[in-house]
Amino acid sequence: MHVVAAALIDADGRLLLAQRPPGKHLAGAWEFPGGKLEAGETPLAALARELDEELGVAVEQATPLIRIPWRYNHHELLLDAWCVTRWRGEPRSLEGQALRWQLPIDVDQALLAPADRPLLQALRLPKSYPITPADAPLVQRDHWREQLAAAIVHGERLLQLRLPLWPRDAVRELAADLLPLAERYGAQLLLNEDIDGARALGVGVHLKKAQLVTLAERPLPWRQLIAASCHDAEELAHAVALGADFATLSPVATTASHPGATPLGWPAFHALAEAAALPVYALGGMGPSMSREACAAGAQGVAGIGGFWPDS
Ligand SMILES: Nc1nc2c([nH]c(=O)n2[C@@H]2O[C@H](COP(=O)(O)OP(=O)(O)OP(=O)(O)O)[C@@H](O)[C@H]2O)c(=O)[nH]1
Repeated sequence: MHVVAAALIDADGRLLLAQRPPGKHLAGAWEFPGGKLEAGETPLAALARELDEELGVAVEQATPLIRIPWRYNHHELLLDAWCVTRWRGEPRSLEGQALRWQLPIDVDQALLAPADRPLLQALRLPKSYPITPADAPLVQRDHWREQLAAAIVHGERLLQLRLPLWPRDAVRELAADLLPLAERYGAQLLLNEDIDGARALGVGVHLKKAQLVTLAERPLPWRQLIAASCHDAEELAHAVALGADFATLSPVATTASHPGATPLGWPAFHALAEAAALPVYALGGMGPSMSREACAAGAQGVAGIGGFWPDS
């Protein structure tokens, strides 16, 4: 079943949610306006029809957000989500559904239809995900504190602290030092691998491939991000089963940090990202200026080390 869903975003960045009426599948859950494609209809035509029928608005501008394959108990669907940023008319409830406008950051994902949680993350997550270089020595502690702070001030909103040469406590200390700035700018920090540290600090964690397969459930509450390093369809499926918020998929191209690895290339990346039920960042040989190319291949954005830091 192919279902189109619209993230209507107003000038203040708020998102329109609708409540599924009693008697329907997932009654009471909040969702994105939309519905099933009719025979012979294109996704955009279905989107225009559904928004006219449900809300009385005419779509003027829609861009692809993310496609989520999902399996409920009795049926499977492809949830094909679009960002609708221009429309004519004032959205109103034409089918008795409750409506509300909320900033994506304020939406309680526990109240959403389960397949909509990755859509919400796709709206919340930025286009770029810088990662600290694995060979940074502890003596460069001050330098990396400055680099991370400058990146946050310059607009980065999602940053991974991956410093395997440092003692865990030094990485935790660095994260703790940066937290007030990160909170002021609405940026999220993720520790690499260190679930206990992330839990103690209230930040996110980026799981290594080896950790991913040993975990049976989400190790942190919903408000703390969980990311996973993935390289194939099986690892992506595992990340989804675990309830990870997003994944990195690598290596897309050849990269200095993993010279022996065979690159996926964009076509394979695209196929894997689209089949995965979560936002996926392209990693490996990426630069910050490649996010358009990555998004065209179904990515949430680009992740990387070289070129992502103010001093590099
Ligand atoms: N419209 C919509 N459907 C969603 C969302 N998330 C989600 O899991 N679904 C599921 O996708 C399917 C779409 O069904 P629908 O009832 O909205 O479709 P429709 O408007 O064509 O309704 P109808 O069956 O009354 O004709 C349902 O199984 C619904 O639970 C969402 O955000 N929007």
